[in-house]
Amino acid sequence: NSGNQTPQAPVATTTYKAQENKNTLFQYSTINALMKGQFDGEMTLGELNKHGDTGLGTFNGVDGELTQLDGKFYRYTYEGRMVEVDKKELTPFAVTTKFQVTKTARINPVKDMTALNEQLTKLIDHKNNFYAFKIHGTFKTLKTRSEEKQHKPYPTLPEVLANQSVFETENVTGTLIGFYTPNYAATLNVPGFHYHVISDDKTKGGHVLNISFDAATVQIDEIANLEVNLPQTHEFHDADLTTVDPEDVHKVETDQK
Ligand SMILES: C[C@H](O)[C@](C)(O)C(=O)O
Ligand SMILES: [Zn+2]
Repeated sequence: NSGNQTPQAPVATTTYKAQENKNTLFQYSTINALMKGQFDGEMTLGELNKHGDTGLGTFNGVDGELTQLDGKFYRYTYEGRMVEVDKKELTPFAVTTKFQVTKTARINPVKDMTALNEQLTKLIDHKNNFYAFKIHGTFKTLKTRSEEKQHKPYPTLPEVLANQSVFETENVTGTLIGFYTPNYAATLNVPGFHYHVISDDKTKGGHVLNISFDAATVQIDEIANLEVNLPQTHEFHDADLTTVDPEDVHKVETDQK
């Protein structure tokens, strides 16, 4: 060694665990925008379908409840009819994921949604991740809602849902689709749990207000990536999305007896 060689620069030895969880929650627009009456989106269901096969949301004008199962879209109407919808339809707010089971678990009999949320919370390994759930079973009781198509000038979501239609049925066999959003993301998506449901015979469903069932198996999809596609409408650009109280979101998303 001639002694005049420059010392080797230290080679970076830092290695970090590659992002193993590629599961992504894709959403169009935000819950705050929907709460403020942003009811016209520009995303077609066909486009949404590229980002996921399992999801929920609504349609432009808040024209009923959107449930996506196995890559197909269904509307549960204000009148309580379930219809498959064309992928050209538009959504102002929807959430979807390419459902990947990261864990399955048996859950005990559930007497109401609070009990369901408690059981699923125990199955959440990382409270700051997002999760999607699928439960196929026979629901002893099922309480769901839908809402009527709105026309401009749009009211706010709470004003629409003050006149929601509510349906109570029993012994419904179908699939419950749920998402869990950490509270820190409450301006983007419904904080905590949000469920829509569709019966196997595609006649019943909607946004779940309450539910009970005997033991069931839940498929869990732990999600470590979030993609938010922001509407590029001038209404969205101009909206003030900072004045929504998460408590008001909670009120419209749950069963206010
Ligand atoms: C309005 C609809 O019920 C939606 C978007 O699923 C929700 O706000 O829960
Ligand atoms: Zn909903």
